[in-house]
Amino acid sequence: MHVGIIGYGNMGSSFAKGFMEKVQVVVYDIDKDKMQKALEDGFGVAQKLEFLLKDAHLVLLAVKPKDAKGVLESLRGKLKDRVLVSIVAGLSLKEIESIVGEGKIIRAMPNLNVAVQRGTIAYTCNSEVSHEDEEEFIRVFSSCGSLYRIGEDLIDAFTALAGSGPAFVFKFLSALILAGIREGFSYEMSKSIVLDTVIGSCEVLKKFGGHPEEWITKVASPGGTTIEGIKVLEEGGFSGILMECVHRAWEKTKKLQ
Ligand SMILES: NC(=O)C1=CN([C@@H]2O[C@H](COP(=O)(O)OP(=O)(O)OC[C@H]3O[C@@H](n4cnc5c(N)ncnc54)[C@H](O)[C@@H]3O)[C@@H](O)[C@H]2O)C=CC1
Ligand SMILES: O=C(O)[C@@H]1CCC=N1
Repeated sequence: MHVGIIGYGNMGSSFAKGFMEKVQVVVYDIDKDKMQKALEDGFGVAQKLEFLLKDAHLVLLAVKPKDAKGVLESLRGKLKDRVLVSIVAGLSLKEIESIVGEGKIIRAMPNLNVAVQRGTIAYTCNSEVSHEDEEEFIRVFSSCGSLYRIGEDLIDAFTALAGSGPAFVFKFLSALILAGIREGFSYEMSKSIVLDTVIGSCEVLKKFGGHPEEWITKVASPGGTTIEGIKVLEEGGFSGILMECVHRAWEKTKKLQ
């Protein structure tokens, strides 16, 4: 029994590497270079989609939204007892069912951090997915990060917040690194300082709990340096900009194709 992965791009290849400790992985991609890469990375490859289905109980669909419908049409009537896990942004369970027909389908939304087995992965199941199927999904996918079972009504919001989230975080990191350069550090040194500061701050919040605003009061001394910087963020509408950023990403999930 193995996990089949359709699409060996950013996400498919990251999941494959996380899964390999737990299950055998077989990959299918229409791009021959990607298939070669999968072989070099130590995975089995299927020359045809049909071959990938053989012996696979979990099948991960990791192609771009524009390619997903074509793949789903090829899977029509062929899923049988297999569980299809789609990570395609904006593609609902109903839309998937309407193309593949009857079948066990899990709609999941991960993020790039599955590349280091620290992904944030939400999922929702259709009514065909049994308790045992879900247990197997959890066993395999938890090797790539933390899992959140949520209602499908929140999947698009999760896509905007956590799916796109790493890019927003990278943007924040990039800006902070530039700020360090402005104050006289080299790029590499500023990057190292910023990463240590951000990772440490996340660990404080995870270890001790509480809310970020409470921790801000522990950093910002009365009449000190930090509050001067916070005032600039407030004047620039930092929180509002981030809220609008996530909201626009959410709106776009409705228009993907
Ligand atoms: N990149 C990200 O951070 C995230 C992406 N997603 C979703 O994951 C999916 C994949 O995204 P990426 O990995 O970034 O895309 P990608 O472009 O890196 O990889 C997609 C792969 O699918 C292959 N492909 C295209 N048509 C195919 C077909 N008919 N049969 C087999 N393989 C085919 C391509 O050759 C490519 O290797 C998308 O639907 C996206 O919405 C979800 C969460 C995060
Ligand atoms: O940008 C996108 O459409 C995908 C979905 C979440 C992350 N990447």
